[in-house]
Amino acid sequence: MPLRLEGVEVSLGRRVVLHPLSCTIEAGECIGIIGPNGAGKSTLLKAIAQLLPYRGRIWLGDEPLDRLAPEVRARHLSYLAQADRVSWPLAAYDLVALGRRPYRRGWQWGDDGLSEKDRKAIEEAMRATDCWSLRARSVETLSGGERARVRLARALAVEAPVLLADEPVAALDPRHRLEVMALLRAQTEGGKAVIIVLHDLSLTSRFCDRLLLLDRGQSVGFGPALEVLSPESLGAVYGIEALIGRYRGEPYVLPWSCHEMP
Ligand SMILES: Nc1ncnc2c1ncn2[C@@H]1O[C@H](COP(=O)(O)OP(=O)(O)OP(=O)(O)O)[C@@H](O)[C@H]1O
Repeated sequence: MPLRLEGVEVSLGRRVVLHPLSCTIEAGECIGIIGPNGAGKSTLLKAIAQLLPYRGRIWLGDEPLDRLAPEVRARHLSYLAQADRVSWPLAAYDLVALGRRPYRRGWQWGDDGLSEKDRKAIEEAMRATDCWSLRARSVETLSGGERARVRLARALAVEAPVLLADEPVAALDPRHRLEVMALLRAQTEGGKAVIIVLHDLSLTSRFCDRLLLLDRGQSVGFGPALEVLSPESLGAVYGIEALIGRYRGEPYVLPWSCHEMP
């Protein structure tokens, strides 16, 4: 189902932190949201996830998202937050199982409430993110990267048609970064829309179909990576120069030097 944003605008306190934004994200597309610190990337993702009040309208297919019943919305949107705080000793498996909460009907004491389908989705998500071997470990005892993979597994276990991920690879080593980006991209093959907030310009350029470049709450580019990330836009938005090219046919953007501050 396509996701359509129509004049989406967010104010926090007295400030407009996201100016009216309209765009359509097709089913089966992987979109990278990029931009400097404070540009409004997480704000936009939270607005799509219905976690912030916004003006305008967001449509999933023919339905305005804010009109969907919460339990229906929870099955349609999966959101992986940027924050990485886990404050209680929960087994990794149980954290991932929370991703199946939107499907649960009843619950009785002593019953984990998981169906066979739930267990399959949990195991698949944990194996795909290379954390099945961590399933019995308390999430408090995991390293930052291990915990990030468990949290991503929770988001994948929802099996929602729209997956929103805020900096899903920030804590990961290079190999796991590549694996997780390939995994997120692979989600689109079944028709999911995947929207990822990322700072790594090479990973976004390579794995996302289109990039949305935000600067001070405004959209300043939306399209294929090498159209959006030109030497001019990198200079104007980030104040940097970068090596831009293709390797084995795929784009990369490697930040290289900072412009002199005026
Ligand atoms: N509760 C709030 N009240 C007022 N301003 C806020 C609030 N939350 C965020 N902001 C401001 O909104 C702007 C956008 O924040 P947001 O977190 O969306 O940026 P971002 O692009 O995700 O940044 P980063 O790359 O640093 O994570 C920032 O200037 C931030 O200071």
